[in-house]
Amino acid sequence: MKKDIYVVGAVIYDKEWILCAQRGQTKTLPLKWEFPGGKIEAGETPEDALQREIREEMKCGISIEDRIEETTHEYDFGIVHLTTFYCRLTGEEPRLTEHRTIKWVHKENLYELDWAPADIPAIHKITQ
Ligand SMILES: Nc1nc2c([nH]c(=O)n2[C@H]2C[C@H](O)[C@@H](COP(=O)(O)OP(=O)(O)OP(=O)(O)O)O2)c(=O)[nH]1
Repeated sequence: MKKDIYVVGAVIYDKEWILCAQRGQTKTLPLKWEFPGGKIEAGETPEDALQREIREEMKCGISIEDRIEETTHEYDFGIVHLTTFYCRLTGEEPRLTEHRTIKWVHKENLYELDWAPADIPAIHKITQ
């Protein structure tokens, strides 16, 4: 049986712009675009996990707003349950550490990126 992987993603926005992150070449889902975030650890709420992951990955703080979407996507390596939240930066500039690239993309142009498949329902919601 495939393992269930519980993941949170931060849709960090500033007006009409969304902060998008590209996975590294050597990771699972190489070079796919995703929302910064990661796996929820034992005992964490989704919000705790999101704050921790963003601090670890981009060295900045976020405030978490509404939940956008919860999706389940079956990959060859497991079943990802992805929950996304609208978030805002609290002041510090995001820094590039784990990702290949991070960039601000206008809402209207989100479909131009090659997203991790689990993210597509959230992209629909954000752009609708
Ligand atoms: N952070 C994040 N992960 C996503 C998204 N969409 C999606 O399918 N994923 C997948 C990729 C990973 O398999 C998993 C998140 O794991 P992670 O971010 O903690 O770990 P990782 O890159 O080190 O992953 P891995 O190499 O251990 O698989 O969820 C998304 O929008 N954001």
